[in-house]
Amino acid sequence: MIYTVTLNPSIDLIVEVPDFQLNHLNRIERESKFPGGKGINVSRVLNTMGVPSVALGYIGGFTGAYIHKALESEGIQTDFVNVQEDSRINIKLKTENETEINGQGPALTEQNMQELYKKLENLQAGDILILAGSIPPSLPKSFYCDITAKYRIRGVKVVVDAGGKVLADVLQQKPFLVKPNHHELSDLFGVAIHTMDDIISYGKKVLAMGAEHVIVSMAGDGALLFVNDEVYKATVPQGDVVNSVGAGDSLVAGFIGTYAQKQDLRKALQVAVATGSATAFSKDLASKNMIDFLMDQVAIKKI
Ligand SMILES: Nc1ncnc2c1ncn2[C@@H]1O[C@H](COP(=O)(O)OP(=O)(O)O)[C@@H](O)[C@H]1O
Ligand SMILES: O=P(O)(O)OC[C@H]1O[C@](O)(COP(=O)(O)O)[C@@H](O)[C@@H]1O
Repeated sequence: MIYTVTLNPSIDLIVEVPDFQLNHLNRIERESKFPGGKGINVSRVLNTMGVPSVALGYIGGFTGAYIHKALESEGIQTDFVNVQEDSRINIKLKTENETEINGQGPALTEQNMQELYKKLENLQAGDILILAGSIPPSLPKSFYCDITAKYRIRGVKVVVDAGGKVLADVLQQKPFLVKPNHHELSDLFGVAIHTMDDIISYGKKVLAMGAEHVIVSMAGDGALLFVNDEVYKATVPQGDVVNSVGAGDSLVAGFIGTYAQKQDLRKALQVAVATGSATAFSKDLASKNMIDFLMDQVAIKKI
């Protein structure tokens, strides 16, 4: 089974204000809301692909109830820990650019932490565990590291999608996959990365630091997969970007959903990029039709 963990779920409120003016009254032209948070997005896209998963994490209050109901109505299995405070609302402001304002989320207690640990005890060898998104300030920064260390030795494949120090630390615990985007790759090494050669050389370093597989996603420039001594490059489909929120999560879902079914890394990378782009070209996350339509536009080359 695939399990996703979202420590800090959200309602993603997407507001379109084409002529946004700071320090003025602005009125929204169009708005939409979706259940969000990285692990939840992965579970939603897996579900679209017909791959079952269980969504774990913390939800609370009226916002948490919305998230829960939305997932259940899509037929996604959930096993959340309920907390006192409301789950956060993350604002995605669309002007001519995209600006994101993500909330802090509810404060979590030691007891909440133990409750999630207890649910994770259900995992068995052969399962895949996806830890995705930021760690709330009330939890220890070592949360992903601790869980990765514990479950990897139990034969669980652990995927970590996080940036900064969390990513740097977790690599020592040999996760199955990490997926920094090119900005997170720059942050990890504290350098400005400009060229494809730079990305390849720093991607290889991430692999050498402990990850079994590394995907560096590069938005409109596609993605690179690093495994053993091999590097694969995926081209990206052309299209109009409608809403890139969740594109990275969709890429992770496309990769893991395909890998779990076929154990074919090239195919998994091809589906991953088609799925990321299908989300970027859609209002909500990727649909099955859009993924299938874009597949032929993604070519995989060993470099
Ligand atoms: N402008 C774009 N055009 C086409 N595909 C895109 C675009 N932006 C994102 N994608 C797709 O989504 C994937 C992940 O995007 P990226 O922005 O790198 O991730 P993240 O959301 O984690 O920052 C890309 O590899 C690509 O497949
Ligand atoms: O946990 P974080 O880092 O605050 O991120 C949460 C946000 O990330 C998202 O999962 C989108 O992530 P990506 O665009 O990187 O795929 C949103 O749904 C959510 O609002």
